[in-house]
Amino acid sequence: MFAIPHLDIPPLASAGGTIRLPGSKSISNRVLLLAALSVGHTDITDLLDSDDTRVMLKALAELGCRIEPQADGALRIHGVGGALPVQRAKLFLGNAGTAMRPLTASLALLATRHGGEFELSGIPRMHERPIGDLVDALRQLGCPVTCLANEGYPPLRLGDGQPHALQLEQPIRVRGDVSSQFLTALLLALPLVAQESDVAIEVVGELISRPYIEITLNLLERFGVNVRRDGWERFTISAGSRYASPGRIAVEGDASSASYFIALGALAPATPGTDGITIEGVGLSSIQGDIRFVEAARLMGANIAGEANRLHIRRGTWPLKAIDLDCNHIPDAAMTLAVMALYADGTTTLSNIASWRVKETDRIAAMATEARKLGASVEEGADYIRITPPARPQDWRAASIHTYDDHRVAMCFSLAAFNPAHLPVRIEDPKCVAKTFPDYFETLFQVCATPIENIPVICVDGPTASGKGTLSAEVAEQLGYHLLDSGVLYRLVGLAAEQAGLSTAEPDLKDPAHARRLGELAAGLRVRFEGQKTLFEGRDVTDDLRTESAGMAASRVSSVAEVRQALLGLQHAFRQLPGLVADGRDMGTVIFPDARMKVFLTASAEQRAVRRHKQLISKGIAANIDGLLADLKARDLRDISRTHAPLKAAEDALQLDNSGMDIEQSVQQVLDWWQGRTAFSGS
Ligand SMILES: Nc1ncnc2c1ncn2[C@@H]1O[C@H](COP(=O)(O)OP(=O)(O)OP(=O)(O)O)[C@@H](O)[C@H]1O
Ligand SMILES: Nc1ccn([C@@H]2O[C@H](COP(=O)(O)O)[C@@H](O)[C@H]2O)c(=O)n1
Repeated sequence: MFAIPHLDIPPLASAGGTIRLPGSKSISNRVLLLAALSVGHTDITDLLDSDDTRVMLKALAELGCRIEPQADGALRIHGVGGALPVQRAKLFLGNAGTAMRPLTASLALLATRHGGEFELSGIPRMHERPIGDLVDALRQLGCPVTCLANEGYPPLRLGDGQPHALQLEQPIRVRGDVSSQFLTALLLALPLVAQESDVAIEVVGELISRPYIEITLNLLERFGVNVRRDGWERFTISAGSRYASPGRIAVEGDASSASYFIALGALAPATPGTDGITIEGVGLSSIQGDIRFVEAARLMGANIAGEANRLHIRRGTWPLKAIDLDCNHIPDAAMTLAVMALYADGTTTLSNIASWRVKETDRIAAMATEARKLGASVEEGADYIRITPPARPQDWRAASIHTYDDHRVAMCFSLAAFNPAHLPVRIEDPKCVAKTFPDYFETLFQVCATPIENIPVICVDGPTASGKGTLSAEVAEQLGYHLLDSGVLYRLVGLAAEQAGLSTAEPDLKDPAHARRLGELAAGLRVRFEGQKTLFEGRDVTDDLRTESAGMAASRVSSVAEVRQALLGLQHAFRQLPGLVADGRDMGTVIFPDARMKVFLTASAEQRAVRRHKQLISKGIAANIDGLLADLKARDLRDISRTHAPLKAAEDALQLDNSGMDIEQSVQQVLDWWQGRTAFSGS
């Protein structure tokens, strides 16, 4: 996940490949609650691991439900069978509507029947999301429900610690025209108390987002509860209902998350050698309403083939066709249509989307504001949005997209990186995608391609112990870029030579046959990088490589042209989306001469010796400053004076002498320089 202030997505050109989606949020949180309320245990597979499911899991654990990860990856939920092991709790539910609403209903009923008391709260935005219609319905049932701040909004207190009789004889009336989640919450909760007689729910107003109710009904059935449905106005839960675990249940991939990749396949040319985008884990037999996004995407021109559990998407009509669509049936996925509209041949109108205004943010306002930043003309109304794309490529703007702590805004606007002006897009607070799709951007980058020159590289070259590695790692971390520590590759060649019994003594390196053998050794290095670790032939050699003798051996083998040539491809392969920070001696001069920014980092030899001394001592390695100073001067001299790719500043490098700076200041200087070179320097 990109837990950084902003992520700059370079202009993207094509897409292709297969992705497997994370589990559906709607199904995951419903299944978790149903499993917790059932008799027996349930093993759940393919559960979404995200902020919202973590919130639900934490709440269930605090309510006394036992949760055990299984060896096969399933999560075992031991159901409490409608009992109340914990009578009082304060639950924090973040911004997870799929936890807040169903838990409100279930806990209100259980607290009323058994004499419990619960407080449910969330982040400030959750306290602005209306829940009054559900509160009204629960009060009709005789549940003591108190809104602790503003009437009709969380935080809530459920129950008053005393048991009360529930009034189940009359149909419970609930509004269906603001959010279908209130009805879902009641449908999930009422089987807990429908023992003696049937319990009916009557929907007031036109029920919106019906497909979400279908998911609820489908899952209730899987957990042994049948609900009679009369149209979309009346639902009856039979007397004697009781949740029973299905034993094992798989969560299908999230259809709303699929929408970004369906749109991607529709608007991006297929990467040569691929056949467009294939999505696994969700398909045409999905029980999720957002699967109907497929129809909407087809209307806009997407070429989509589907199977039960898989979708295959290619660009069809281009530009996409503008549409005028009632999106009430796909409220979440419809946001993706708003971004597809930026690539359409006219004005697209998405209507009947009033519910967007009470989601994670006011989504109509958010989509309009951010689309305008890109150069689109947007009209918004109480329940619609109308988008006209920028008229010409030159009318597009490089925009820094504000994401309003809304995962869908972030994911939608990433697709603006396919703009015809080839401008990058900045996504602010990219970690907000953790709500439903923590690895969204990683997945996107896996299947997207762009000409190599579009992938930015920052080179950091300089003498040993100047702080290149430290600085590069921090800059890469803050930008979400990949990191190439090229010195490690030369250190590995030194180590591999030692293991193979090949001399790295300077006189031997002059022998052409010996040099060739070292080159072959370098070409066949079996190395893997796992986070901070370097694995050589399966063995963790991270610490072995950091010794001074490994550095000296590296310095010697690095003067061999065959070795340098052999490591070329490996280094180039690090240039991947969204960008690279490369640290070494010849990054800016030889390996990435087209790098967007080059820094030549220096510090006085004495300073560097002191730093290296501290570094070694802190790792428990004995060292002496005079010896280190002599070694680093010898290493620098060899690196500077060798024939092949000597250490020197590239002509266009920015010089940074950090002798008088601490690490933070050096990093900030480089980040400031970088910001000045991005398309967002005014942001
Ligand atoms: N600006 C700085 N101020 C003080 N100490 C620093 C600074 N930058 C780096 N250091 C410290 O100096 C030591 C050497 O830094 P680092 O290993 O990053 O250097 P390097 O240039 O990558 O060395 P090499 O080329 O040998 O790999 C580290 O302990 C690091 O914490
Ligand atoms: N691009 C590079 C990087 C390193 N070297 C040589 O490897 C030695 C070890 O590098 P460290 O950065 O890990 O200290 C270094 O002294 C260089 O001789 C290189 O040639 N080119």
